[in-house]
Amino acid sequence: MDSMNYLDYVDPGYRTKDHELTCTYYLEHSKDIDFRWAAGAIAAESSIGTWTSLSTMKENIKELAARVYRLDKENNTIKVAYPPEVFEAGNMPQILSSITGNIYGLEELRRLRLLDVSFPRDLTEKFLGPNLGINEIKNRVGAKDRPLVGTIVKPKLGLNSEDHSKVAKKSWKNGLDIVKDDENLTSMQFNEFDERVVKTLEKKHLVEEKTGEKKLYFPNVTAPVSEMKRRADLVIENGGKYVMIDILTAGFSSLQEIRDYLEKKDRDIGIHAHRAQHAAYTRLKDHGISMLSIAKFARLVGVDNLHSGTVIGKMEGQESEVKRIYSFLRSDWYDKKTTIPVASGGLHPGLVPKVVELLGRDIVIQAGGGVHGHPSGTEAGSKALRDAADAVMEGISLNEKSKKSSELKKALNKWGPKKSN
Ligand SMILES: O=C(O)[C@H](O)COP(=O)(O)O
Ligand SMILES: [Mg+2]
Repeated sequence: MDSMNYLDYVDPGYRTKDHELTCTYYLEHSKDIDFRWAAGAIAAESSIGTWTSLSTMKENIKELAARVYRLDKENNTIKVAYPPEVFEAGNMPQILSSITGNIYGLEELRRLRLLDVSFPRDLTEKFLGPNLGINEIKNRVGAKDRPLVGTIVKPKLGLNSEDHSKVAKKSWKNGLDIVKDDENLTSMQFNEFDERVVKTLEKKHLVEEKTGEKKLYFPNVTAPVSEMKRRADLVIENGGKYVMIDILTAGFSSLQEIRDYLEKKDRDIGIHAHRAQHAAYTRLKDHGISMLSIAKFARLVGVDNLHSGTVIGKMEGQESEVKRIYSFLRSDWYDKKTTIPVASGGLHPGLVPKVVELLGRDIVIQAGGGVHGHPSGTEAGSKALRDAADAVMEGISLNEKSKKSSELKKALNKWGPKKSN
């Protein structure tokens, strides 16, 4: 009864409606396939269609078809509009199974990249979004106008819980706002989660008492979801105010579960999101899923901090793309709070002015090697990083600042304004 083929999903004159979700895709199709046909295949497979006509198709179902409403052959991009009925509100995995699902394996395509996605208001409503918002995060450490500064305890694996907590203490004591676990540090034989969290939070409270400053610790709770909840409980019981999750390896279902769990359990808790594995989706510019799209999924579900690129650190990241992600995370977006973008990976004190120039002040600057690789150790490295941030606030150069900061001077001598071993 149905004669719908891929071309029926292409309608360049179609005007999108406010309640539709729209996606921009980059695509390269196989040689023997027409661009329009390939575009239609994407709209079909990601909504109601398949490779052949169906005896079970009905007229009212055809109304649920996604439509390709723009075709730009020159730039190999298309725009697709989806009626909201094809999505389960509040179910991020289902949304991803549609717009980033089967279509990547279609034989008609050689490459496919989700460049951007635009959510209609209705579809955002069942997601909680971030709990804290940038202002609250900055207030928590009393950083009004300056970027937050933090460190990742290094070596990333190997320290025992006692040594980990001592490194954390030294970092906080010398001016850093944040200490976080690394992405692959969870509960290890040599450093068990519970012991680490108890000891490190104890040290945090000691430093807070001594300095009168508020500090943050992001323990990495990443694990199967029931264990993640237990770990989050332990953090809360010990006075912690944040958990860290590797959102892509843990998956959006677990992230949603944890976000909902914390909402009910304790409205004070923030989520720091590490994006380990993102480059498997984002790195090839003609394939995968853009980091901007991932940032939208993450903010919608509700992360407070998100690793979003540095432009100049150890990880690849094009300036224009990174800037777009930062500006999205800080923008007004329906009723959702903002997410603070985190610059992390290959940074050191010498790069702080450039990071701020590129990405602004409403950010977290994190350095692991750039703190614990300081020639005089963690204390000096922490102070050097904080001094570099303060220099930017004071409007003076790092060289000027280093006249009164031997720690910064040594950091600049080791790393200069560039990266080196
Ligand atoms: O997870 C991160 O962002 C990294 O641990 C950063 O480490 P680095 O500052 O030593 O590159
Ligand atoms: Mg890391």
